[in-house]
Amino acid sequence: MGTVLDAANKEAKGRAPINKKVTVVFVLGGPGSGKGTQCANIVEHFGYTHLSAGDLLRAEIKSGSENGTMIQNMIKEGKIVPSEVTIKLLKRAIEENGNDKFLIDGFPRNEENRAAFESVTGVQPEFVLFFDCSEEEMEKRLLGRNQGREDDNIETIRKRFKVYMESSLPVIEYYSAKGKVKKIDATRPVGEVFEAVKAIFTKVGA
Ligand SMILES: Nc1ncnc2c1ncn2[C@@H]1O[C@H](COP(=O)(O)OP(=O)(O)OP(=O)(O)O)[C@@H](O)[C@H]1O
Ligand SMILES: Nc1ccn([C@H]2C[C@H](O)[C@@H](COP(=O)(O)O)O2)c(=O)n1
Ligand SMILES: [Mg+2]
Repeated sequence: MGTVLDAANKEAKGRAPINKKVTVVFVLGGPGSGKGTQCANIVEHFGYTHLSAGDLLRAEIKSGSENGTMIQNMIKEGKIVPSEVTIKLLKRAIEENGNDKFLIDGFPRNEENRAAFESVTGVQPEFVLFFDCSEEEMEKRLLGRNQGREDDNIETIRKRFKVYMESSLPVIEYYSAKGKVKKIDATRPVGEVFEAVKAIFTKVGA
């Protein structure tokens, strides 16, 4: 049987706080709701660094990492990669960057992502920007994206929508219950969505 000290050591091992003080905004919303598009605008106007969990995972596949094949298979199936992999990539990207303000796009995607990020890094989001968009509009956008993403086909898109409804929406509800969610109607044209985004960032002085 493990001692109290064993348990404390084990817990301490799992923790790896980020080595600087950071402001984090989680950017959430369904596949194709416009998270990446709006993050690019926020970076330009408000000086944040944009970290897309999906982009970091795709870069990991390309790098030939030992986890590459597993990540590739999971993305093709629209599944969510284990938190330890994604958090390691996010943490490294934050620590290697000179900025202290980060938009984390597409993360946390499920309850495991959320709880692990908070307990490993010790960071809580300043707020959660939630792009609310109809499935019909998201499907149209994804099928027209044309960026060569392996998961932008109708079969994978349907799986991604299912995972979003079942696993990601509960995370948004979790933060909503804490009063942290700023919801935006993302079905509108890009410029109109950004006006709403701008109003939020201006108001919070972020
Ligand atoms: N408000 C909008 N109106 C119409 N098209 C849009 C809008 N916002 C983004 N798009 C287009 O929709 C597609 C998906 O946008 P984007 O990549 O920003 O979404 P995302 O939420 O990051 O998706 P994913 O979760 O799959 O990464 C892109 O082709 C983009 O140009
Ligand atoms: N927290 C995350 C974010 C993304 N993924 C995987 C699974 C997604 O379908 C895929 C693409 O992400 P996107 O670029 O659409 O944000 O990446 C994950 O497993 N965990
Ligand atoms: Mg994206």
